[in-house]
Amino acid sequence: MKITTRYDTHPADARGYDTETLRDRYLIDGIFQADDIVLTYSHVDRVVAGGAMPVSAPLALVATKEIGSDTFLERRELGLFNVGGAGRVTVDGTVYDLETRDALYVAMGSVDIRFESLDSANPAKFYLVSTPAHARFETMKISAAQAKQRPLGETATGNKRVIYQMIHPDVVRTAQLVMGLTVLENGNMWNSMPCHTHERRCEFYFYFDLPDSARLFHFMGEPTETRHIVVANEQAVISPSWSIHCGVGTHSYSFIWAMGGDNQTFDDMDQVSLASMR
Ligand SMILES: O=C(O)C(=O)C[C@H](O)C(=O)CO
Ligand SMILES: [Zn+2]
Repeated sequence: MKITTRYDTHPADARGYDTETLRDRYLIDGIFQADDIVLTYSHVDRVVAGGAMPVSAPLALVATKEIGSDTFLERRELGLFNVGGAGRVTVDGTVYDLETRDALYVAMGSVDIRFESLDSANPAKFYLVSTPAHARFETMKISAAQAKQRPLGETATGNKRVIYQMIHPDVVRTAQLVMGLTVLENGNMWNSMPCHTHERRCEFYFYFDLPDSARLFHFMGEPTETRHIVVANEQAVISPSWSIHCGVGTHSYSFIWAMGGDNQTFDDMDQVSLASMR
């Protein structure tokens, strides 16, 4: 298991970052590495994000010095989505089989967490996000069919998409973690536009279903100081609470969003008018 640390930034400092510094601070690459768990420990709301890709043998989630407790979920909760082939997650002996796009919420206090693929020729890829927790809720598997669905946008503005709220207060109780999947309709390229910030919560965007030859331009920064990061398939972007987060692809794509912070109120967004953006 590998874990690297990222620190938080002041918005005024981010204004001066060049391309490489922006990528170094906010882009998470190399999420899926065969037979390994690769994590980023971010000081943005202490979110840990990354991937587990078991191929030849099961992988166990273990605590590291960064986590600072005896087991990974002693004082944390975990949300995960399978974006690969059929997979299995075992939590303290209980088996959860996850098809692609199924999600699992794993409760604080769970000790023995193992990931495996059901077919090593088509391995599972588990995208993981963990936030601190101070109360234990129930571990639960959530399929896309169980999600609260929010169709949004229209083809004329290139942003027709469905938001699947999966780890969300209307579906499963959590201490702070909120996660879901947004799928763009074929031929639509814009996500989260018109855009917003939410000072009460950070957000992490993980982009997938993008062909290798395609790229996505993820916009970030203060609304009047926008910057962009060019993103490839299966990369993620850290969005601090002060930053907008939206993007446009050269091909349609899907993404998993995850939020941690002061509230779980999905619609508590500070909408940004296009006319005010710079
Ligand atoms: O397509 C969208 O719009 C989103 O998925 C928006 C995210 O869910 C979000 O930013 C929630 O705050
Ligand atoms: Zn948001």
